[in-house]
Amino acid sequence: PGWFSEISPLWPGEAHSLKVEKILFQGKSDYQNVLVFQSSTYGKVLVLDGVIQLTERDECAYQEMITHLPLCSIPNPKKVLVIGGGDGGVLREVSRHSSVEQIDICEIDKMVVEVAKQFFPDVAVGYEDPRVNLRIGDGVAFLKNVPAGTYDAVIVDSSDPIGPAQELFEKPFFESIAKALRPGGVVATQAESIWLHMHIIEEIVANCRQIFKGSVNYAWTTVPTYPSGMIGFMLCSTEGPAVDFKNPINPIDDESPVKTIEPLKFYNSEIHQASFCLPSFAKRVIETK
Ligand SMILES: NCCCN[C@H]1CC[C@H](NCCCN)CC1
Repeated sequence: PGWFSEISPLWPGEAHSLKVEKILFQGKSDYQNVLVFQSSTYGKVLVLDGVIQLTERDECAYQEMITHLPLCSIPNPKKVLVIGGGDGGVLREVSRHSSVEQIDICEIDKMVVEVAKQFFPDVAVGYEDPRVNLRIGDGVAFLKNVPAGTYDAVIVDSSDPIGPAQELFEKPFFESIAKALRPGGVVATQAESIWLHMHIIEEIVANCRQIFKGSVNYAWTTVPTYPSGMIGFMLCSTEGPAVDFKNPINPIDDESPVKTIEPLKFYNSEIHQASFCLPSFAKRVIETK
């Protein structure tokens, strides 16, 4: 019955719209407004505080890339931490890596988990993996209690720096991630759009270069239903065994104990390598002189 338009001060003067067939859920959690609707051409859509988080049709591009860019860059990841990602999509992708023994996830908003399980079963299927441990809480506080060197990989699947995820873009949080990672450990974070947020990205890159003494790279993927049609990721590693994010060394065996997950729809080793190629206006800012 009409159109949903994603209007936000984070992307002034533009708005992506999706045709709405039916509103399926509307609620207010302790942290944000939660909306689920059936769209005409992108399947079901999850919206938090008016911002599109995922659609059934294109979520694969984001979940697969934010997960496999880091995990395919190190040999035998065993312990993985997901901050955010309450919809379960990143968990589904981590579960494809048979070397992984422990998947911890810290999501602040339990309504996101419940809504994902109810309306997005093919995304929330990640919770069925027996290696998953869910903690409902603030990722900033969670990381403060993690012993140094615990994780091989951390994935920060956050919303945008307005609202609950604000602190996940700040320096102290990145420092707590570096401490929680083993030497040569890797982190992937949601890092906005080069078309919309070059200034935010510039600041994030500067912070990452100070904190992560291994590699610091920016990669990107196309997500039609995110503003500007793309989203980027910071890929960083701590000092220790060198990590070359641009050349995947750890192929996905694409099997998961969760028998019902579908084969990869987006990620492959060529698009892994291609995702680090940047247009000149972004290269100038992101890559050291
Ligand atoms: N697991 C899927 C969660 C996706 N996280 C974010 C949702 C908000 C979205 N805004 C894009 C704003 C323009 N860069 C970025 C990804």
